[in-house]
Amino acid sequence: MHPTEHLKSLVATDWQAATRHPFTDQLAAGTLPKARMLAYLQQDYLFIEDFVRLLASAIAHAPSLPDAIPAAQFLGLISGPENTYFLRAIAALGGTTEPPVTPHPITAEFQALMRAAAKSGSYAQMIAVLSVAEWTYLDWASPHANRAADLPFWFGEWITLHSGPGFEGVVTYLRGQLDQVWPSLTPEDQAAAQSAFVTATRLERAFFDAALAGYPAA
Ligand SMILES: Cc1ncc(CN)c(N)n1
Repeated sequence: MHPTEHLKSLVATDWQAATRHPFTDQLAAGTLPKARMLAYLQQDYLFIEDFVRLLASAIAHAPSLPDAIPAAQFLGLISGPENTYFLRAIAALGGTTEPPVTPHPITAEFQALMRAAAKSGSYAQMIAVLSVAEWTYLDWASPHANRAADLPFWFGEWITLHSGPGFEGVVTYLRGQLDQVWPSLTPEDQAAAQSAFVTATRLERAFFDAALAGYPAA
């Protein structure tokens, strides 16, 4: 079994909950209230800022140029079409990105995880968090890909950005990077990367739970 398959098996319950979630079911059915989608995108735009920095850190720590190039190309996608999607969708749903919203506690926890991974100096920890973020999104979005064109763009493009051969290639690359470095890690490094993978999966589930509930005040 590949290390990434083993890691996924450790978090099976959270993985299933994060990738077959009522929030994304409603999104894909076009029934998610617009206010819920807007609040989610505004929180997710905070997530994306730290995600971009984490991805940049992984590029800086990649073992070789061929290992770094796919991540650099993906960074271009996030900074280009995905960033533009956020700005268009948030505006169309009646919101703004400036000033940024206050991070919900789950968003803040995710930001802290990404900042810790980016600063860790461990390529495996960085890739572990990035893998969970993209692999869970590929898993939830793929079954809905053929319905994306019929939805309002703020729903449909969010599915399209996270499905299809190009995005499958991103996930294959990220998993391949973690599988590749795993055998050379010390037991302590493996434990830290595993912990990052487990925490990231728990937070993906909690992020959708909070979005579905409309971010009620604690
Ligand atoms: C919380 C979260 N996780 C993952 C993704 C996929 N890029 C995202 N946009 N937001």
